Amino acid sequence: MATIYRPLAVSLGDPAGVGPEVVGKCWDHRARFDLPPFVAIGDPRSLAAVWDGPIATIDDPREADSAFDVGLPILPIASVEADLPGHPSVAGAHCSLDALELAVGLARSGSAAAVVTGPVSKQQLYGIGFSHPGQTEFVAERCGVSPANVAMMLAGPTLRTVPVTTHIPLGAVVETLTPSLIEARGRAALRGLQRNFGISDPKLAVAGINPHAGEGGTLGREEIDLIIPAIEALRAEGWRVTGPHPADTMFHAAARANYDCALCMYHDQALIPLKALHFEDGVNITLGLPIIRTAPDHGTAFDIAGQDRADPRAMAAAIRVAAQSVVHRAAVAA
Ligand SMILES: NC(=O)C1=CN([C@@H]2O[C@H](COP(=O)(O)OP(=O)(O)OC[C@H]3O[C@@H](n4cnc5c(N)ncnc54)[C@H](O)[C@@H]3O)[C@@H](O)[C@H]2O)C=CC1
Ligand SMILES: NCC(=O)COP(=O)(O)O
Repeated sequence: MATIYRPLAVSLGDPAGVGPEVVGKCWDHRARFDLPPFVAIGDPRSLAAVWDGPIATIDDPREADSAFDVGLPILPIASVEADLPGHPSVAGAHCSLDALELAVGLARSGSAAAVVTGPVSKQQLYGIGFSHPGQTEFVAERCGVSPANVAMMLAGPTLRTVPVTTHIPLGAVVETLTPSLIEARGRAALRGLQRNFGISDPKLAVAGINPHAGEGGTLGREEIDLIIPAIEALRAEGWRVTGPHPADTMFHAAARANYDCALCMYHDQALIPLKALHFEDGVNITLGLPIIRTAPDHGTAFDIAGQDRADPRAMAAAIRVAAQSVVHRAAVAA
Protein backbone atom coordinates (compact mmCIF):
# COMPACT_ATOMS: atom_id res chain seq x y z
CA MET A 1 0.00 0.00 0.00
CA ALA A 2 1.42 3.42 -0.96
CA THR A 3 1.92 5.89 1.89
CA ILE A 4 -1.03 8.16 2.61
CA TYR A 5 -0.25 11.18 4.75
CA ARG A 6 -3.65 11.71 6.38
CA PRO A 7 -5.72 9.06 8.14
CA LEU A 8 -8.89 7.60 6.69
CA ALA A 9 -12.02 8.46 8.69
CA VAL A 10 -14.07 5.31 9.41
CA SER A 11 -17.52 5.82 10.90
CA LEU A 12 -18.66 2.86 13.01
CA GLY A 13 -22.23 2.88 11.65
CA ASP A 14 -25.09 1.79 13.87
CA PRO A 15 -23.61 1.03 17.32
CA ALA A 16 -25.89 -2.02 17.67
CA GLY A 17 -24.75 -3.50 14.36
CA VAL A 18 -21.56 -5.28 13.30
CA GLY A 19 -19.77 -2.05 12.30
CA PRO A 20 -17.78 -1.69 15.56
CA GLU A 21 -16.74 -5.35 15.49
CA VAL A 22 -15.51 -5.37 11.89
CA VAL A 23 -13.62 -2.08 12.38
CA GLY A 24 -11.92 -3.49 15.49
CA LYS A 25 -11.00 -6.67 13.61
CA CYS A 26 -9.58 -4.58 10.78
CA TRP A 27 -7.21 -2.96 13.28
CA ASP A 28 -6.26 -6.42 14.63
CA HIS A 29 -5.37 -7.61 11.14
CA ARG A 30 -4.13 -4.29 9.72
CA ALA A 31 -0.83 -5.77 8.53
CA ARG A 32 -2.38 -8.86 6.91
CA PHE A 33 -5.09 -6.72 5.28
CA ASP A 34 -2.48 -4.15 4.20
CA LEU A 35 -4.36 -1.21 5.73
CA PRO A 36 -3.08 2.34 6.18
CA PRO A 37 -3.72 4.27 9.43
CA PHE A 38 -7.38 5.04 10.02
CA VAL A 39 -9.40 6.68 12.77
CA ALA A 40 -12.72 5.27 13.94
CA ILE A 41 -15.59 7.66 14.62
CA GLY A 42 -18.41 6.62 16.92
CA ASP A 43 -19.29 5.64 20.47
CA PRO A 44 -16.23 3.98 22.11
CA ARG A 45 -18.63 1.96 24.29
CA SER A 46 -20.00 0.20 21.18
CA LEU A 47 -16.45 -0.83 20.31
CA ALA A 48 -15.51 -1.94 23.83
CA ALA A 49 -18.72 -4.03 24.04
CA VAL A 50 -17.68 -6.29 21.16
CA TRP A 51 -13.90 -6.01 20.86
CA ASP A 52 -11.09 -6.58 23.37
CA GLY A 53 -8.37 -4.65 21.56
CA PRO A 54 -6.76 -1.40 22.73
CA ILE A 55 -8.73 1.78 22.07
CA ALA A 56 -6.89 5.12 21.84
CA THR A 57 -9.35 7.98 22.29
CA ILE A 58 -8.05 11.08 20.48
CA ASP A 59 -9.28 14.66 20.01
CA ASP A 60 -7.72 15.48 16.68
CA PRO A 61 -7.31 13.33 13.56
CA ARG A 62 -3.68 14.45 13.37
CA GLU A 63 -3.03 12.24 16.41
CA ALA A 64 -4.28 9.15 14.58
CA ASP A 65 -1.08 8.28 12.79
CA SER A 66 1.06 7.92 15.93
CA ALA A 67 -1.77 6.40 17.98
CA PHE A 68 -2.47 3.74 15.32
CA ASP A 69 0.55 1.62 16.23
CA VAL A 70 -0.56 1.18 19.84
CA GLY A 71 -4.33 1.09 19.61
CA LEU A 72 -7.36 1.80 17.43
CA PRO A 73 -7.70 5.59 17.41
CA ILE A 74 -11.25 6.81 17.91
CA LEU A 75 -12.81 10.25 17.75
CA PRO A 76 -15.64 9.76 20.24
CA ILE A 77 -19.27 10.55 19.53
CA ALA A 78 -21.28 11.02 22.69
CA SER A 79 -24.47 8.98 22.63
CA VAL A 80 -27.08 9.46 25.35
CA GLU A 81 -27.09 5.75 26.07
CA ALA A 82 -24.96 2.74 25.14
CA ASP A 83 -26.65 0.32 22.76
CA LEU A 84 -26.69 -3.44 23.27
CA PRO A 85 -25.38 -5.30 20.21
CA GLY A 86 -28.31 -6.48 18.14
CA HIS A 87 -30.74 -4.04 19.77
CA PRO A 88 -30.93 -0.84 17.72
CA SER A 89 -32.30 2.27 19.36
CA VAL A 90 -33.21 5.84 18.58
CA ALA A 91 -30.07 7.02 20.42
CA GLY A 92 -27.99 4.65 18.32
CA ALA A 93 -29.51 5.98 15.09
CA HIS A 94 -28.57 9.52 16.12
CA CYS A 95 -25.09 8.34 17.01
CA SER A 96 -24.64 6.69 13.59
CA LEU A 97 -25.79 9.89 11.86
CA ASP A 98 -23.49 12.09 13.98
CA ALA A 99 -20.55 9.81 13.19
CA LEU A 100 -21.34 9.95 9.49
CA GLU A 101 -21.61 13.73 9.62
CA LEU A 102 -18.26 14.11 11.38
CA ALA A 103 -16.48 11.65 9.08
CA VAL A 104 -17.73 13.41 5.96
CA GLY A 105 -16.80 16.79 7.45
CA LEU A 106 -13.25 15.60 8.11
CA ALA A 107 -12.88 14.39 4.54
CA ARG A 108 -14.34 17.61 3.14
CA SER A 109 -12.03 19.76 5.24
CA GLY A 110 -9.01 17.71 4.21
CA SER A 111 -8.33 16.45 7.74
CA ALA A 112 -9.03 12.91 6.55
CA ALA A 113 -7.85 11.47 3.23
CA ALA A 114 -11.17 9.69 2.63
CA VAL A 115 -14.27 8.50 4.42
CA VAL A 116 -15.27 4.87 4.94
CA THR A 117 -18.75 4.46 6.35
CA GLY A 118 -19.86 1.65 8.63
CA PRO A 119 -23.25 0.06 8.05
CA VAL A 120 -26.30 2.00 9.18
CA SER A 121 -29.91 0.90 9.32
CA LYS A 122 -32.00 2.84 6.86
CA GLN A 123 -35.14 1.95 8.76
CA GLN A 124 -33.67 3.34 11.99
CA LEU A 125 -32.45 6.49 10.24
CA TYR A 126 -35.78 7.06 8.51
CA GLY A 127 -37.32 6.76 11.97
CA ILE A 128 -35.37 9.80 13.21
CA GLY A 129 -36.28 11.89 10.16
CA PHE A 130 -33.36 11.12 7.83
CA SER A 131 -34.76 12.21 4.48
CA HIS A 132 -32.14 10.78 2.11
CA PRO A 133 -32.57 7.34 0.54
CA GLY A 134 -29.16 6.31 1.92
CA GLN A 135 -25.71 7.45 2.94
CA THR A 136 -24.80 7.87 -0.74
CA GLU A 137 -27.26 10.72 -1.25
CA PHE A 138 -26.47 12.23 2.17
CA VAL A 139 -22.76 12.45 1.34
CA ALA A 140 -23.56 13.87 -2.11
CA GLU A 141 -25.68 16.61 -0.56
CA ARG A 142 -23.01 17.47 2.03
CA CYS A 143 -20.52 17.77 -0.83
CA GLY A 144 -22.84 20.05 -2.82
CA VAL A 145 -23.31 17.50 -5.62
CA SER A 146 -26.71 16.65 -7.08
CA PRO A 147 -27.66 13.05 -6.19
CA ALA A 148 -28.34 12.51 -9.91
CA ASN A 149 -24.67 13.08 -10.67
CA VAL A 150 -23.22 10.52 -8.28
CA ALA A 151 -23.17 6.78 -8.75
CA MET A 152 -23.38 4.04 -6.13
CA MET A 153 -20.84 1.52 -7.39
CA LEU A 154 -20.55 -1.96 -5.89
CA ALA A 155 -17.16 -3.43 -6.62
CA GLY A 156 -15.61 -6.84 -6.13
CA PRO A 157 -12.56 -8.56 -7.58
CA THR A 158 -14.36 -9.75 -10.73
CA LEU A 159 -17.36 -7.44 -11.08
CA ARG A 160 -18.37 -3.80 -10.68
CA THR A 161 -21.99 -2.69 -10.94
CA VAL A 162 -23.84 0.62 -10.68
CA PRO A 163 -27.62 0.78 -10.21
CA VAL A 164 -29.30 3.75 -11.91
CA THR A 165 -32.07 3.81 -9.32
CA THR A 166 -31.10 2.99 -5.75
CA HIS A 167 -33.33 2.82 -2.68
CA ILE A 168 -36.83 3.24 -4.07
CA PRO A 169 -39.71 0.76 -4.24
CA LEU A 170 -39.56 -1.59 -7.21
CA GLY A 171 -42.91 -0.23 -8.38
CA ALA A 172 -41.41 3.23 -8.77
CA VAL A 173 -38.43 2.18 -10.88
CA VAL A 174 -39.86 2.61 -14.37
CA GLU A 175 -41.44 5.98 -13.67
CA THR A 176 -38.11 7.18 -12.19
CA LEU A 177 -35.94 6.07 -15.09
CA THR A 178 -35.27 8.74 -17.73
CA PRO A 179 -32.67 8.90 -20.50
CA SER A 180 -30.97 11.80 -18.73
CA LEU A 181 -30.75 9.93 -15.39
CA ILE A 182 -29.35 6.80 -17.09
CA GLU A 183 -26.88 8.98 -18.98
CA ALA A 184 -25.80 10.86 -15.83
CA ARG A 185 -25.24 7.64 -13.86
CA GLY A 186 -23.36 6.13 -16.79
CA ARG A 187 -21.12 9.19 -17.04
CA ALA A 188 -20.46 9.18 -13.28
CA ALA A 189 -19.57 5.48 -13.49
CA LEU A 190 -17.20 6.00 -16.43
CA ARG A 191 -15.46 8.98 -14.86
CA GLY A 192 -15.21 7.11 -11.57
CA LEU A 193 -13.53 4.19 -13.31
CA GLN A 194 -10.94 6.65 -14.56
CA ARG A 195 -10.46 8.69 -11.39
CA ASN A 196 -10.87 6.09 -8.63
CA PHE A 197 -9.62 2.98 -10.42
CA GLY A 198 -7.10 4.40 -12.87
CA ILE A 199 -8.78 2.81 -15.93
CA SER A 200 -8.02 5.28 -18.71
CA ASP A 201 -10.51 4.09 -21.37
CA PRO A 202 -13.23 2.25 -19.44
CA LYS A 203 -15.90 -0.02 -20.92
CA LEU A 204 -19.47 0.21 -19.65
CA ALA A 205 -22.09 -2.49 -20.33
CA VAL A 206 -25.68 -1.30 -19.92
CA ALA A 207 -28.38 -3.72 -18.84
CA GLY A 208 -31.89 -3.78 -20.23
CA ILE A 209 -34.78 -3.92 -17.82
CA ASN A 210 -37.25 -6.22 -19.58
CA PRO A 211 -36.77 -9.95 -20.25
CA HIS A 212 -34.26 -10.37 -23.08
CA ALA A 213 -33.81 -6.60 -23.13
CA GLY A 214 -37.32 -6.20 -24.53
CA GLU A 215 -37.02 -8.42 -27.64
CA GLY A 216 -37.04 -5.42 -29.96
CA GLY A 217 -39.92 -3.73 -28.15
CA THR A 218 -42.24 -6.74 -28.10
CA LEU A 219 -41.60 -7.37 -24.37
CA GLY A 220 -41.54 -3.74 -23.28
CA ARG A 221 -40.38 -0.44 -24.76
CA GLU A 222 -38.11 0.87 -21.96
CA GLU A 223 -34.97 -0.19 -23.83
CA ILE A 224 -36.03 1.73 -26.95
CA ASP A 225 -37.51 4.78 -25.24
CA LEU A 226 -35.17 5.21 -22.25
CA ILE A 227 -32.00 3.15 -22.38
CA ILE A 228 -30.83 3.32 -26.02
CA PRO A 229 -31.03 7.16 -26.14
CA ALA A 230 -28.79 7.29 -23.04
CA ILE A 231 -26.31 4.83 -24.56
CA GLU A 232 -26.18 6.86 -27.78
CA ALA A 233 -25.62 10.10 -25.87
CA LEU A 234 -22.68 8.57 -23.98
CA ARG A 235 -21.21 7.10 -27.17
CA ALA A 236 -21.48 10.52 -28.82
CA GLU A 237 -19.15 11.81 -26.08
CA GLY A 238 -16.62 9.13 -27.03
CA TRP A 239 -17.23 6.66 -24.21
CA ARG A 240 -17.10 2.91 -24.89
CA VAL A 241 -20.63 1.77 -24.05
CA THR A 242 -22.46 -1.42 -25.09
CA GLY A 243 -26.04 -2.57 -24.61
CA PRO A 244 -28.78 -2.78 -23.71
CA HIS A 245 -27.80 -6.32 -22.73
CA PRO A 246 -30.27 -8.94 -21.47
CA ALA A 247 -29.56 -8.82 -17.74
CA ASP A 248 -29.73 -12.59 -17.32
CA THR A 249 -26.77 -13.23 -19.62
CA MET A 250 -24.38 -10.42 -18.75
CA PHE A 251 -22.96 -11.64 -15.44
CA HIS A 252 -21.38 -15.00 -16.26
CA ALA A 253 -17.59 -15.09 -16.33
CA ALA A 254 -17.11 -14.77 -20.10
CA ALA A 255 -19.55 -11.86 -20.31
CA ARG A 256 -17.92 -10.05 -17.38
CA ALA A 257 -14.59 -10.14 -19.20
CA ASN A 258 -16.01 -7.70 -21.77
CA TYR A 259 -16.59 -4.70 -19.50
CA ASP A 260 -15.26 -2.78 -16.52
CA CYS A 261 -18.66 -1.99 -15.04
CA ALA A 262 -22.28 -3.00 -15.56
CA LEU A 263 -24.85 -0.19 -15.43
CA CYS A 264 -28.06 -1.70 -14.05
CA MET A 265 -31.52 -0.24 -13.90
CA TYR A 266 -32.48 -0.99 -10.30
CA HIS A 267 -31.00 -1.96 -6.94
CA ASP A 268 -31.29 -5.74 -6.98
CA GLN A 269 -30.30 -6.06 -10.63
CA ALA A 270 -26.92 -4.62 -9.60
CA LEU A 271 -26.55 -6.00 -6.10
CA ILE A 272 -27.65 -9.62 -6.52
CA PRO A 273 -24.83 -10.59 -8.91
CA LEU A 274 -22.31 -8.57 -6.90
CA LYS A 275 -23.24 -10.11 -3.55
CA ALA A 276 -23.59 -13.61 -5.05
CA LEU A 277 -20.00 -13.36 -6.28
CA HIS A 278 -18.36 -11.13 -3.69
CA PHE A 279 -20.38 -10.86 -0.47
CA GLU A 280 -17.22 -11.35 1.62
CA ASP A 281 -15.23 -8.54 0.08
CA GLY A 282 -17.60 -6.33 -1.92
CA VAL A 283 -17.17 -2.58 -1.59
CA ASN A 284 -19.66 0.23 -2.06
CA ILE A 285 -18.07 3.34 -3.59
CA THR A 286 -19.76 6.66 -4.20
CA LEU A 287 -18.50 8.04 -7.52
CA GLY A 288 -18.83 11.65 -8.61
CA LEU A 289 -17.85 13.26 -5.32
CA PRO A 290 -15.03 15.69 -4.59
CA ILE A 291 -14.09 13.36 -1.70
CA ILE A 292 -13.59 9.60 -1.62
CA ARG A 293 -16.25 7.56 0.16
CA THR A 294 -16.41 3.80 0.41
CA ALA A 295 -18.30 1.27 2.57
CA PRO A 296 -18.53 -2.49 2.95
CA ASP A 297 -21.28 -4.00 0.81
CA HIS A 298 -23.03 -5.59 3.79
CA GLY A 299 -25.47 -4.08 6.26
CA THR A 300 -25.84 -3.89 10.02
CA ALA A 301 -26.33 -7.67 10.49
CA PHE A 302 -28.17 -7.12 13.79
CA ASP A 303 -28.82 -10.90 13.86
CA ILE A 304 -25.15 -11.68 14.59
CA ALA A 305 -23.96 -8.48 16.31
CA GLY A 306 -21.97 -9.05 19.49
CA GLN A 307 -21.37 -12.76 18.77
CA ASP A 308 -17.85 -12.47 17.34
CA ARG A 309 -19.16 -13.88 14.06
CA ALA A 310 -18.80 -10.83 11.82
CA ASP A 311 -16.41 -11.22 8.90
CA PRO A 312 -14.22 -8.08 8.59
CA ARG A 313 -13.06 -8.66 5.01
CA ALA A 314 -15.58 -6.35 3.32
CA MET A 315 -14.72 -3.53 5.74
CA ALA A 316 -11.02 -4.18 5.12
CA ALA A 317 -11.64 -4.08 1.37
CA ALA A 318 -13.55 -0.79 1.78
CA ILE A 319 -10.62 0.75 3.68
CA ARG A 320 -8.12 -0.59 1.13
CA VAL A 321 -10.13 0.59 -1.89
CA ALA A 322 -10.48 4.04 -0.31
CA ALA A 323 -6.71 4.20 0.15
CA GLN A 324 -6.08 3.00 -3.40
CA SER A 325 -8.53 5.63 -4.71
CA VAL A 326 -6.56 8.33 -2.90
CA VAL A 327 -3.46 7.18 -4.77
CA HIS A 328 -5.26 6.92 -8.16
CA ARG A 329 -6.78 10.37 -7.77
CA ALA A 330 -3.44 11.90 -6.91
CA ALA A 331 -1.94 10.28 -10.02
CA VAL A 332 -4.77 11.55 -12.25
CA ALA A 333 -4.40 15.06 -10.80
CA ALA A 334 -0.60 15.12 -11.19
N1 LIG B 1 -23.68 0.38 3.69
C1 LIG B 1 -24.72 0.30 4.49
O1 LIG B 1 -24.87 1.13 5.39
C2 LIG B 1 -25.74 -0.78 4.31
C3 LIG B 1 -26.77 -0.85 5.21
N2 LIG B 1 -27.72 -1.83 5.08
C4 LIG B 1 -28.73 -1.85 6.13
O2 LIG B 1 -28.53 -3.00 6.92
C5 LIG B 1 -29.76 -3.43 7.46
C6 LIG B 1 -29.86 -4.94 7.38
O3 LIG B 1 -29.87 -5.30 6.01
P1 LIG B 1 -29.86 -6.80 5.48
O4 LIG B 1 -30.55 -6.79 4.19
O5 LIG B 1 -30.33 -7.72 6.55
O6 LIG B 1 -28.35 -7.11 5.13
P2 LIG B 1 -27.11 -7.47 6.05
O7 LIG B 1 -25.94 -7.36 5.14
O8 LIG B 1 -27.08 -6.67 7.28
O9 LIG B 1 -27.32 -9.00 6.47
C7 LIG B 1 -27.60 -10.02 5.52
C8 LIG B 1 -27.05 -11.37 6.04
O10 LIG B 1 -25.64 -11.35 5.93
C9 LIG B 1 -25.03 -11.56 7.22
N3 LIG B 1 -23.88 -10.66 7.30
C10 LIG B 1 -23.86 -9.34 7.00
N4 LIG B 1 -22.65 -8.83 7.21
C11 LIG B 1 -21.88 -9.84 7.66
C12 LIG B 1 -20.51 -9.94 8.06
N5 LIG B 1 -19.67 -8.89 8.04
N6 LIG B 1 -20.05 -11.14 8.47
C13 LIG B 1 -20.86 -12.22 8.50
N7 LIG B 1 -22.16 -12.19 8.12
C14 LIG B 1 -22.66 -11.01 7.72
C15 LIG B 1 -26.10 -11.22 8.24
O11 LIG B 1 -25.87 -11.89 9.46
C16 LIG B 1 -27.37 -11.62 7.52
O12 LIG B 1 -27.57 -13.00 7.69
C17 LIG B 1 -30.85 -2.69 6.71
O13 LIG B 1 -31.46 -1.78 7.57
C18 LIG B 1 -30.13 -1.93 5.61
O14 LIG B 1 -30.63 -0.63 5.45
C19 LIG B 1 -27.66 -2.76 4.09
C20 LIG B 1 -26.64 -2.73 3.18
C21 LIG B 1 -25.60 -1.73 3.22
N1 LIG C 1 -27.71 -1.77 -0.69
C1 LIG C 1 -26.64 -0.85 -0.60
C2 LIG C 1 -26.84 0.04 0.52
O1 LIG C 1 -27.79 -0.09 1.24
C3 LIG C 1 -25.85 1.11 0.76
O2 LIG C 1 -26.48 2.33 0.68
P1 LIG C 1 -25.81 3.68 1.15
O3 LIG C 1 -26.25 3.90 2.55
O4 LIG C 1 -24.33 3.51 1.03
O5 LIG C 1 -26.36 4.69 0.22
